[in-house]
Amino acid sequence: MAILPFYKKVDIFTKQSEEAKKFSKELKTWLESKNIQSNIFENLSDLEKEENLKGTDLLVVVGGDGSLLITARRVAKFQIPIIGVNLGRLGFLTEINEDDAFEELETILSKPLCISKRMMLRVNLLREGNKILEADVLNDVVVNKAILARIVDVSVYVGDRYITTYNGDGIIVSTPNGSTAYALSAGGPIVYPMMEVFVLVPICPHTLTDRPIILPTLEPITIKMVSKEKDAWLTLDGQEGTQIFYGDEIVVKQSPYYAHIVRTPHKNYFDILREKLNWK
Ligand SMILES: NC(=O)c1ccc[n+]([C@@H]2O[C@H](COP(=O)([O-])OP(=O)(O)OC[C@H]3O[C@@H](n4cnc5c(N)ncnc54)[C@H](O)[C@@H]3O)[C@@H](O)[C@H]2O)c1
Ligand SMILES: Nc1ncnc2c1ncn2[C@@H]1O[C@H](COP(=O)(O)OP(=O)(O)OP(=O)(O)O)[C@@H](O)[C@H]1O
Repeated sequence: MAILPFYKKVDIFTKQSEEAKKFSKELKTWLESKNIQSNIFENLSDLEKEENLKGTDLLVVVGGDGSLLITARRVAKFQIPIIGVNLGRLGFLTEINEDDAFEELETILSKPLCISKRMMLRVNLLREGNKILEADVLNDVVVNKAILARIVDVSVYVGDRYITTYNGDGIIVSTPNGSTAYALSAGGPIVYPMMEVFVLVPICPHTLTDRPIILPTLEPITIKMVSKEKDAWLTLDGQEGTQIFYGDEIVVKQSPYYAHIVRTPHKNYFDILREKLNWK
């Protein structure tokens, strides 16, 4: 299978483990042998510089799902297509296995890229009317209590319409992409990743009739901290955490950016669900 001549630059972002770095070097050598220019990025700050990714046709993430999430958050604004080679554990999002990596990449680069555009969330944390934080995430925005806290109360609104006040361990706002992560563990539905909806999932709600809700992205979701509990946290993609306080408001909208995840021709979404979730 011949690699198409218009692929000129395929960069690599590697997890900082010896195994991933070694694999990344082998991948760079292989790409260069095919006349494709390649840089290895090890530091997150490298992904923030647009000049590093100038002309990049594809960014290969060598690591686990966490590395892919980190990369997606940083490069979404540059609309760079990304694909993961799994050197982590589950590898739900990093769908190429290490053993098949060269063969799979050769197949992918012998055709125009098949890209699955995944919606992202834009989250704003407001404190006394001031914006404390703004970020774009691919999986989820989570408000939860810390380990020793008993319960957290959050009131949730769609636009300016009040839904309810959840009392429990917290609340997740997930994208369809993130629906198979924390939201699934908390009893949420699997949502086909190309859909554009918000998935609102309470975590261990005290009111047993509080069930997950799927909402359109037309209006923002606002989560207000109404308990005086001090041990509550806002977590983005399970990776960036900020302590939150009574009166704080978390506003979640659809981000203007999408993650451009490249699909392998050999697996569809249901193959991944069966393989990774141990279905028959
Ligand atoms: N109880 C839980 O299930 C739980 C608790 C905290 C966070 N998380 C999830 O972990 C995510 C961050 O992942 P990480 O890899 O940086 O941390 P991690 O290594 O702690 O990941 C937790 C697990 O979730 C998997 N995962 C991540 N995104 C996924 C997705 N979209 N679909 C299916 N599985 C996915 C990872 O492979 C890993 O096995 C968060 O976005 C959150 O959804 C899950
Ligand atoms: N180059 C990097 N620089 C800084 N931090 C990184 C880098 N690559 C990965 N990380 C961090 O290391 C964490 C672990 O990596 P990753 O999730 O990819 O591996 P894993 O936990 O083995 O796999 P999985 O998430 O599939 O279980 C990531 O969540 C991310 O926070």
